[in-house]
Amino acid sequence: MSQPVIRIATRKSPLAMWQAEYVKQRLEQIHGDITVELLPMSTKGDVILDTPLAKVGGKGLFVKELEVAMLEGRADIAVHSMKDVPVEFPEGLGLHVICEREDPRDAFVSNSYKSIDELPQGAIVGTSSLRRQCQLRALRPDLEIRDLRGNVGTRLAKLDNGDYDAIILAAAGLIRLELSSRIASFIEPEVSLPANGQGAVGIECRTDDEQVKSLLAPLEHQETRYRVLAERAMNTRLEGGCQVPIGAFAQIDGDQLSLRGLVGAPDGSQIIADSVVGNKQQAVELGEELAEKLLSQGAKAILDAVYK
Ligand SMILES: NCc1[nH]cc(CCC(=O)O)c1CC(=O)O
Repeated sequence: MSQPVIRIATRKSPLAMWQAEYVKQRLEQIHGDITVELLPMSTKGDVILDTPLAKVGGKGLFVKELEVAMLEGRADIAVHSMKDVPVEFPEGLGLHVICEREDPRDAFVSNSYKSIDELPQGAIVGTSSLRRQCQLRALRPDLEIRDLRGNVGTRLAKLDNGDYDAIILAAAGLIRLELSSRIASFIEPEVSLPANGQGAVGIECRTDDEQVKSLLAPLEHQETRYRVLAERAMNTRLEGGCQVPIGAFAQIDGDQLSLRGLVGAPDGSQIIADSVVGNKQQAVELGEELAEKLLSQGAKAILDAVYK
């Protein structure tokens, strides 16, 4: 039989390329006799990176072209940051593997200050995430939050340019790009909850492609899957889209999964936070249960106001 070939459709951003390269290397390590090729593509989302995403249709823009390539048989898999993966998949495609999670925390990045606590009154912090903004504002109402877009390198360049006193990024992206020396400090989940799925990479492929699915299977990481399933289930039940003031973070201890979640007003004036604990086998149910708890405490009104 001929040697199997897997073609990875990927965006061209450095982080996307790193993640595709990571999956390529792992596949080659595990299956000596395999050829893995990268198919870098430009997506609509990359072309309009400077437009506020909420206005142009959201993160789905980054995956559409990759999905079309898989459906047309030009590529076999796509590698995604789990926090950017929409809830629904096109017919014929599914997220079949979740890899081991990198550090899920947010990182505080600054050339002048070591932590949020050290920031002087009225300091300017860059982030375009409503989740980061609302938790930061609740903690430090004096800070001025300014929009910050672009890929990781662009964001760091804007900080270095003096546009901000500090910026907040996902630690995982910096670590993967060997930029962890830029992390002034990690923001603990107790201070600011990460986004659902942050730090985890998932692999999408054709649902009926049994050969590819069995080649991918060894990359699956059970514990990460339970955690991300719980976090995503919470978001799904809250009908959280991609640009939402929602944080979710699951941890596992033995068979026990604990999940914390919050919904906040973007200006930080209101934050609803709660948690649930249960068996990890019930990850999805736990996520839904936590969403119900948050909804019963008023999360719906906050989210409706954001989507309006
Ligand atoms: N929204 C963009 C995005 N998608 C995934 C990551 C980082 C890596 C990850 O969370 O796995 C980032 C950058 C950031 O938020 O700083």
